[in-house]
Amino acid sequence: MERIERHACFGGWQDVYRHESKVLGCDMTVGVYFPPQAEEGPCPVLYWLSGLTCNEQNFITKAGAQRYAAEHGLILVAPDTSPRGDDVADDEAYDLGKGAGFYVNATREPWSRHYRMYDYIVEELPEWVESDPAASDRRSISGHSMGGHGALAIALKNPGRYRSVSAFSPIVAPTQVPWGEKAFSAYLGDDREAWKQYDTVELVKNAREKLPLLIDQGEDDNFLAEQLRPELLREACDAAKHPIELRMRPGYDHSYYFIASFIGEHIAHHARALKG
Ligand SMILES: N[C@@H](CCC(=O)N[C@@H](CSC=O)C(=O)NCC(=O)O)C(=O)O
Repeated sequence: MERIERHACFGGWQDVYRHESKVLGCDMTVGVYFPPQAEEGPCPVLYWLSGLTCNEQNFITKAGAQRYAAEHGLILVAPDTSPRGDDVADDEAYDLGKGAGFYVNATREPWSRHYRMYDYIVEELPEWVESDPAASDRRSISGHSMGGHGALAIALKNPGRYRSVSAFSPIVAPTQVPWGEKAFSAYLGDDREAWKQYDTVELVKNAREKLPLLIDQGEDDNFLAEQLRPELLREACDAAKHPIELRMRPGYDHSYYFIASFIGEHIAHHARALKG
């Protein structure tokens, strides 16, 4: 493990680390924000999953989350979105391969060798983070777009593991929209039944734990009608009596300007769950 960046930030530290991932078979970069409270004892952790084309830098440089993490005493962990390296399979398109891991365990060649982002996020990354005495094992998870899909699906698939979950502009039904259909065909093959294990709308139907879903969605988001389709999740939650707060935000698009506008509310939501 190597620290490759350190910046003083709101009384704490914004670091970037490179660590070896055995699950992914490559080195991974991860942004970790330590609030000032981490000097005094273990702090709870909010995991952030970014979207297509992102690495660990997008969230730490654009969301402005550190101010709120410092206020509430939360560690923020923002990993890269896919395995990386010269021997890692890729595609020319922005929505497949590097930068587009979709938080699943791929089962098809050439992807299955490295693309195991589900296991990395659920198991290996927290194990690595929690080996630091500054971090406690109280966890929450959030994300944006592809990362919003990852956060919601991972929380629903792992009852008891996360104290809270939220998302910005998530892909709620990857089995029904072009981004998800393309990625899941490549990573998981043609059996659509196998795709459902990673689809939030499907998972909510039989969720054992009714962890409330907090979602913000911009109404002027170019991807809203074709790729995101939050109405499908609202309908599924209503049918399953699963608690959801879906806040449609007039005028906001898909960008980090939107995330920066409401990240403080999400961090306050997670802080309540993590400290309660
Ligand atoms: N065609 C676009 C798509 C890339 C894009 O909008 N990426 C979003 C996430 S989309 C869903 O996962 C993003 O977060 N981009 C990074 C950023 O810093 O804004 C393109 O290639 O530009």
